[in-house]
Amino acid sequence: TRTSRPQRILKAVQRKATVGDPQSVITAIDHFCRHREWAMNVGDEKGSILDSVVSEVSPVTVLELGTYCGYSTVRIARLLPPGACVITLEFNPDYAAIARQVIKWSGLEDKVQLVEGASGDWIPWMKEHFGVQAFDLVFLDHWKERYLPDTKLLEECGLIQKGTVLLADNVICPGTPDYLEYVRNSPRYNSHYYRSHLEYTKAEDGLEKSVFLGY
Ligand SMILES: Nc1ncnc2c1ncn2CCCCCNC(=O)c1cc(-c2ccc(F)cc2)cc(O)c1O
Ligand SMILES: [Mg+2]
Repeated sequence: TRTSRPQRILKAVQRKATVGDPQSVITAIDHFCRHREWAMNVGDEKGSILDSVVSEVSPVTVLELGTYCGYSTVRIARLLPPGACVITLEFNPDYAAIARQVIKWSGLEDKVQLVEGASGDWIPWMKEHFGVQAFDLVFLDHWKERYLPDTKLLEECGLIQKGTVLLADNVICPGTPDYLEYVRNSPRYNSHYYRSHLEYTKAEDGLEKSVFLGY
């Protein structure tokens, strides 16, 4: 059978990017997805906003929900200081297999823990299994209807503490209305919308940054 889109993205990385050079991996994926085949990476425009938030927060522990091919995992990990790491959860085993190879090609495997499974199943085990106290930054980019329930689950598990930053992709397209309503109306979050575009298109989309203010 034909190769899958993630397999074609990995091929583009292996053809065009330099091993150990994260920026070349990012550039190769963006070029492929802009000129060959669209894919649901956060992309270069929203990716620059992601970069600025990561740099501003300079997190020690990051949680990413939804790895896909590892594009945003590489964007985040390349900005982390030694000793910091990103735990990324991916539900789809085929996506996870490709992401592992993309992350390895970028040379950032020491800063990344890729976990296969559903966010709702894994979040309650994070403290015990990874020795995480709380996350400094959470990047939400998985099933859009899971953003709100998983945020509430993270709160209940004590994985979100005063100062934790939530950054959510696709709050306009495909859209996460219940999540937006929650973080924008809750007295416990300070929210800001970064207007941008759906990756590789002219359609509106954006990132919502929400800082937890504590109880
Ligand atoms: N750990 C976990 N737990 C639960 N679900 C999990 C998971 N890990 C993965 N998944 C399963 C998520 C599957 C991918 C989620 N992302 C998306 O669905 C997504 C879709 C678009 C899109 C926009 C316009 C269109 F016309 C079409 C598609 C753009 C994006 O930037 C997107 O991130
Ligand atoms: Mg997305």
